[in-house]
Amino acid sequence: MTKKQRPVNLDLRTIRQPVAAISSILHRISGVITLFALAILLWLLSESLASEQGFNAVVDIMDGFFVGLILWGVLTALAYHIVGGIRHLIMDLGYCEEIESGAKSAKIAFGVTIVLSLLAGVLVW
Ligand code: HEM
Repeated sequence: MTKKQRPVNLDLRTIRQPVAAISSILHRISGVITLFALAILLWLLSESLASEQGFNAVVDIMDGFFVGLILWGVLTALAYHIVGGIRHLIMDLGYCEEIESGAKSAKIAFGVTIVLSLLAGVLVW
């Protein structure tokens, strides 16, 4: 019996990922970002509703450029998670499951997210 000496490469950094795989990884990352961001945003909302001083403190926090940048990033992550989520649900219904259509829907999801991200930028600034 001959032992097969096939090359094995499990280093994800050196494997060229297909667009659908990148889309899937980004969907997971955007879900985790949304989860943490939601906790902070809910805390800010409750502070702003608690008292006038709390409201003014939150307005001061939100006025900062870097906070705006973070908020824009969070809105972009949320937009991607929703668009990617809808793509996942469409695939769960049995559509766009083939390699080519899956890659195409991943690219469409990226495109829609870029547009939503630009709109989020207009909203924040
Ligand atoms: C507060 C809002 C949300 C949070 C914090 C959140 C968070 C997450 C997280 C952490 C995951 C797990 C990702 C993984 O393990 O791959 C996930 C998966 C998922 N989310 Fe969300 N999500 C939110 C809203 C939404 C919305 C609005 C949609 C609808 C489009 C959606 C659709 C999905 C789908 C379909 C999956 C499963 C993806 C898969 O099968 O790999 N999510 N979400």
